[in-house]
Amino acid sequence: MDTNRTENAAAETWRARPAKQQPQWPDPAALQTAVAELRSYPPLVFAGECDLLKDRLAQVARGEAFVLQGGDCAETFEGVTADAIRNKLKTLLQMAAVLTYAGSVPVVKIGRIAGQYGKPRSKDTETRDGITLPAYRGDSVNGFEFTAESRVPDPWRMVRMYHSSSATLNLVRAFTTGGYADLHQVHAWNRDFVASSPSGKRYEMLASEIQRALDFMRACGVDPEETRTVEFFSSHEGLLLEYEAALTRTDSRTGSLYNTSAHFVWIGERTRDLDGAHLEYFSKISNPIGIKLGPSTTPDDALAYLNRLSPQREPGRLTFIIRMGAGVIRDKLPALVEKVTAEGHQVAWICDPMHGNTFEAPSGHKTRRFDDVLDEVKGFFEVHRALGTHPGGIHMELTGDDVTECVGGGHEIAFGDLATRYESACDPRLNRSQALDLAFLVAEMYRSAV
Ligand SMILES: O=C[C@H](O)[C@H](O)COP(=O)(O)O
Ligand SMILES: C=C(OP(=O)(O)O)C(=O)O
Ligand SMILES: [Mn+2]
Repeated sequence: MDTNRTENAAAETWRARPAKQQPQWPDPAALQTAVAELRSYPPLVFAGECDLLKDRLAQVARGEAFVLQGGDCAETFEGVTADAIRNKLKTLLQMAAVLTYAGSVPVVKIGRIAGQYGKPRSKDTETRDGITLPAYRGDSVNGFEFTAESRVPDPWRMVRMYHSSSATLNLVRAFTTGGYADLHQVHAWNRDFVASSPSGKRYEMLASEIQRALDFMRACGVDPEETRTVEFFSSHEGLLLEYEAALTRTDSRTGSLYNTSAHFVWIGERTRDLDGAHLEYFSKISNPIGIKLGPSTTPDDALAYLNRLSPQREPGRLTFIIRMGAGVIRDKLPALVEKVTAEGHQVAWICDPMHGNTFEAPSGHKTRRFDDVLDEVKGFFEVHRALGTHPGGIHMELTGDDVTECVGGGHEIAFGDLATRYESACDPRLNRSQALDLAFLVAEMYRSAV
C-alpha cells in the first residue's frame, strides 16, 4: 500500500464536484493537519480482503448466497467497549446461524461496524426549547450533547474515528478467527440471552440441531476447518469524503485504488446525485460498493448508477440496497429489477427495511414498527419471486443490547416502553430479540422463495 498523496490524485477528483452532507469545518488549517495525520496511518483492511468480499458478493449476484449486513445506525466512541462489540457480533452470528441453517444458504456476514461514525441529516439544525444548534452529524464530526460547544465540527474527531474503528476491528478479528465464532459455540452465544424469550427458546432448539449435525459430521470423520472461524467484513456509509480519501491507498499488487477504511462502503440515499462528489469518489475505488435506492429512484437512474460505478459489469462490484418503505416497495421495485435484468446486469439486490419506515412516536422518539420492517422484507421477496430474480440479502440497524427503540416484535415493545432504554444516537435499532425474530422469519421466506 502506498500512502503518497500525489500518486493518489484520482482519489481527489471528487473535490471538483458538489459534495452534499459535508460538515462545515470551522478551522481549515486544523482540517489539513488532521487529514495529514490520517494519511500517515496504516490501512485498516487489506485490498485482498476487499477482493474476497467482491467474490462473495458475486456469488450473491448469481443467486448462490445471501447477505446479512447489520449494526448500529451510528456507532459512538463511548460504544467502543468489549461488551458492546461482543454483543453486536454475537447477535449477527446468531442471525447468520439461523439464516444458514434454516434458510439453507451460505451467508455473507458484513457488519455496519468499525467505521459507521458519520451521519447525513434531514435538517442542518436541531431546535430544543427554542434553542437552535447545528445538528449532530455523528461522533466523527461533532458531539451528541446539545450545547453550542459540543456541536462545533472538530476534524480531530475523524482521527478518533480511525482509532475507534481500528480497536473495534481488532476485537472483531480476534473474535471471528480466535475461537469465539467457532460454530461449535452456537449454544454459548445464546447463554446470556433471556432464556424465556420466544426467540431465545426457538434459537436454542435450532442450536441443538446444528450441534447434532456437527457431532454427526465429526463421527463420520469430517471436521471442516470452515466451522472454526468466520469470514466477517466491515462496512460503513462512505459519507465524509475527507476521511475516506485520506484512507484511500494504491494497492501495490495491482496499482488500483482501494478505500482501506472498510471492506465495503456505500453511498447513502441523500448523496447519490449522479454528478455529485460521492459518485465521483466511489467510481475511483476498487472495493465492492453499495448504493442506497429510495422510492424516487427511476429505472434509468439505476442503469446510470451501474454504468457509472460498474462500467466493467463485474458481478459483486455494485450492490443495490433498496430502502423504499413497506407501503411502496411492491410498486416501485419491480421496474428497477426488470430494467437492470433486461440490460443484462448482474447485481446483488439487498433490502434495507429500516430507513423507509421511520416515524415519530407520540413520545417524540424516532421509531419503527417491527411489522413494517417485516412487511418490507416480504415485499422485497415477493417482487423477486415474481420476476425470477434473487432476493440477495438484508441490511439492518440492530444492536446486541436489550434496547427499546423499535415497537412490536415477539417480546412486544409498546410506545410507552420506548423511554425505558432508548440509547441510539440516531435511528432506532432492533434489539437482540427482535433481530433474532426477524432472522427466523426471513429464513422461512427464503426457503419458500427458492
Ligand atoms: O441514518 C440515517 C440518517 O442519518 C437518518 O435517518 C437521518 O435522520 P434525521 O431525519 O433525523 O436527520
Ligand atoms: C443514512 C442511512 O440510510 P439512508 O441513506 O438509506 O437514508 C443509514 O443507513 O443510516
Ligand atoms: Mn440510519
